[in-house]
Amino acid sequence: MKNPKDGFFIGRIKSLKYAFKGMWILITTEDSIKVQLSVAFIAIILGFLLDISAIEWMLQFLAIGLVLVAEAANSAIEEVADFIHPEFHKKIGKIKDIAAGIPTFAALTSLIIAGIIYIPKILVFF
Ligand SMILES: Nc1ncnc2c1ncn2[C@@H]1O[C@H](COP(=O)(O)OP(=O)(O)OP(=O)(O)O)[C@@H](O)[C@H]1O
Repeated sequence: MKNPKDGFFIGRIKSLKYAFKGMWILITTEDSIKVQLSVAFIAIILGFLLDISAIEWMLQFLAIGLVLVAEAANSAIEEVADFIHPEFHKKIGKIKDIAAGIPTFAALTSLIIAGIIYIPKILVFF
């Protein structure tokens, strides 16, 4: 929560501190983020091995960022849902299902990007 005594710069620096704290929480506690980071690591290794172009690197990093952002949004929504209603409720189930759709859209988009980048490069070996 904002402290009205903080000036603009102190306020911005504090927000940045909380944002990095959020990233740290996601990386250390969320299994889905850990899985996606591992996939991103493999994609980066593959990028070096198959010598992808600058444009392909940019698209790959955009795809990685998109999936991580989507997973983070999903985790935040799940946290709020569990906090406001920890017990079973049809509406919470629907909210969580919709939230799960966010990273699924991102993952499918990333899969298409990965396919366009890597399938032609892999087919060369056959
Ligand atoms: N409180 C609840 N009430 C009704 N249905 C729920 C509730 N909690 C979870 N569900 C149902 O179970 C599914 C999985 O929920 P959960 O919170 O385990 O998400 P998850 O995607 O498995 O979690 P994570 O992202 O941490 O792996 C939801 O999409 C929803 O359909």
